[in-house]
Amino acid sequence: MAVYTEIDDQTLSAFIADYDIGELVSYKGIAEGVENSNYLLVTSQGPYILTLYEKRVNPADLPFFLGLMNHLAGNGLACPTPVAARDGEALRELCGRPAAIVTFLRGMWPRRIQAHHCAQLGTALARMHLAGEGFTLTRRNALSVDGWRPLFEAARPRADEVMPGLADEIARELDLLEARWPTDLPHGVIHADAFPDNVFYLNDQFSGLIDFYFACNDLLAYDVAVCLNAWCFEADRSFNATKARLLLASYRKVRPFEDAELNALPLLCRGSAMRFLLTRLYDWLNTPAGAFVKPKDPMEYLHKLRFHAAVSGPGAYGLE
Ligand SMILES: Nc1ncnc2c1ncn2[C@@H]1O[C@H](COP(=O)(O)OP(=O)(O)OP(=O)(O)O)[C@@H](O)[C@H]1O
Ligand SMILES: N[C@@H](CCO)C(=O)O
Repeated sequence: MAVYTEIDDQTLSAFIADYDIGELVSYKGIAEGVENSNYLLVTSQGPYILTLYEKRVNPADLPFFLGLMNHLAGNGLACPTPVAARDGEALRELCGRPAAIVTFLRGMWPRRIQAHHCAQLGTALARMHLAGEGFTLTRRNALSVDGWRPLFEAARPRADEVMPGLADEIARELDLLEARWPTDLPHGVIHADAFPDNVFYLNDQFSGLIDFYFACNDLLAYDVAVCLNAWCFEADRSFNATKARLLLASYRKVRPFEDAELNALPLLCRGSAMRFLLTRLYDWLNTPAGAFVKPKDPMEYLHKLRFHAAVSGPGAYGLE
């Protein structure tokens, strides 16, 4: 369960007294999520989410993340909004950690992904890309092509423990991705981790995006590639071209793709598969047995990478 920092009720009540959000009625730790400690707070005014930012979040990035949620919500995107305390600050400190309260978003993430979820995701992602325009803070994507080799080098000596030959296969792919990675496509603010557990639906209707803690400035089509990987493969590892077609078609109704973006999709999907393969591999090799959070399977992303490496063009994603 992802509650790394325990809070007692007196400390929490004192913390909340600095806000205009009513009095604490109850609170409980949220088991989901792996990066930060999250609490559901119920006050006399309703539910809120309290997040204590743990070690993997760089405190210097927090003004970007919180400012972005404000900017996106202000431009009509359904997402949590940081709540400022009476001193006007949303970013505060609790139990020695940076902490923020954000508004509660109704809905649930889809446990069984259906085609209509993908269609609605495409619309929401494109709206997010448009809503991000004009946001003045910037954050480099530390997990884009420049960040992959250091992660690989850290995992390389033990990569073959996961699968014989894995280190060589990643090395070959990485050479290719570094040589061919595009730089001249439309860019802007991307979510960069819009996996199903970060997208909420209420009565089968999209109700909002959460978890902007990987958001950054990068190629917009790369965000689409992340989603194709995270939403359009089935449990038997097959690619569902219908889901991909719906995701892409609804995205392109809101923010049309340039030809260059379309043509780059197989490479961007390959790169996004590499990103999650490497972060998962690193975690797999560095999470102590019996740890609190179970690491995610890196091999899932090796299979996705192989799929994209074998496609002959963007037509593989259900496009005409
Ligand atoms: N604003 C919100 N409204 C409602 N529920 C939320 C909100 N923010 C977070 N949650 C709940 O907390 C859970 C964990 O949140 P989140 O995904 O941000 O965790 P994390 O540890 O920061 O990230 P990660 O998913 O990268 O591990 C979500 O699955 C959801 O149940
Ligand atoms: N979405 C990531 C986890 C970190 O947010 C993964 O599935 O590997």
